[in-house]
Parts: sequence; C-alpha cells; structure tokens
Amino acid sequence: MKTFDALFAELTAKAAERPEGSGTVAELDAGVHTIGKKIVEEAAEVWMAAEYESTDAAAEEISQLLYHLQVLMLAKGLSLEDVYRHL
Ligand SMILES: N=c1c2ncn([C@@H]3O[C@H](COP(=O)(O)OP(=O)(O)OP(=O)(O)O)[C@@H](O)[C@H]3O)c2ncn1[C@@H]1O[C@H](COP(=O)(O)O)[C@@H](O)[C@H]1O
Repeated sequence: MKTFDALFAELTAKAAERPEGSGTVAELDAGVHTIGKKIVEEAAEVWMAAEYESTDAAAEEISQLLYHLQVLMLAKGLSLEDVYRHL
C-alpha cells in the first residue's frame, strides 16, 4: 500500500525525469492556476462523497485530493517538511 510520503517521492521523481504519458508532468506543465482549480474540484467531490456516497467512495476522493495537493506542492517547490512543520 502506498503512503503519502511514498507518493510524494514517486511524484518528485516524475517531475525530475518527466516520463512520457505522465499525468503528473502534464499537470505540472499546466501550472498552478490549473492545479488549483483541480484541487477545488476534488475538494467538492470529497464533500459530496462524504455526504451522499459510501465511505469507500469518500476515501477514493480523498486520495485524489491528496494527489493533487502533492502536485501543487511540487509546482510550488514545497517539500514535505515545509508542510509538516505546520502540523
Ligand atoms: N494517485 C494518483 C491520482 N489521483 C488522481 N489522479 C488524477 O486525477 C484525476 C481525478 O480523477 P477524476 O475521476 O476526478 O477525474 P476526472 O475529473 O474525470 O479527470 P480529468 O478529466 O481531470 O483527468 C484522474 O484522472 C488522474 O488523472 C491521479 N493521478 C496519478 N496518481 C498516482 O500518481 C503516480 C504518478 O502518476 P503519473 O504521473 O500519471 O504517472 C501514480 O502512482 C498514480 O497512481
């Protein structure tokens, strides 16, 4: 099972190596404005799933929100530590 830190390491490598077909690379290239809109969209899907769908559907939407938050972190040059020190 993939952890938050493991996903961040994977996405960091994708950003550096830029493999063809990577959705992460495409999203990074689209920029902060597009990534931000995706985060808002995914956050709404989390809310709707939590209120009206199954707990598993909510978990899936949360995983997607976490993914897009990590892409934004990469786009802004933020490390895990930059975020964790505010927790
Ligand atoms: N965990 C994720 C992940 N979660 C969400 N997403 C993306 O976010 C989208 C959200 O799904 P939705 O169902 O909301 O999609 P949608 O709104 O219909 O999709 P779009 O039209 O926006 O693509 C998915 O289509 C994926 O593009 C993810 N894309 C990649 N990962 C993981 O990131 C890693 C690197 O992926 P690549 O960069 O694509 O190789 C891999 O381990 C992947 O599993």
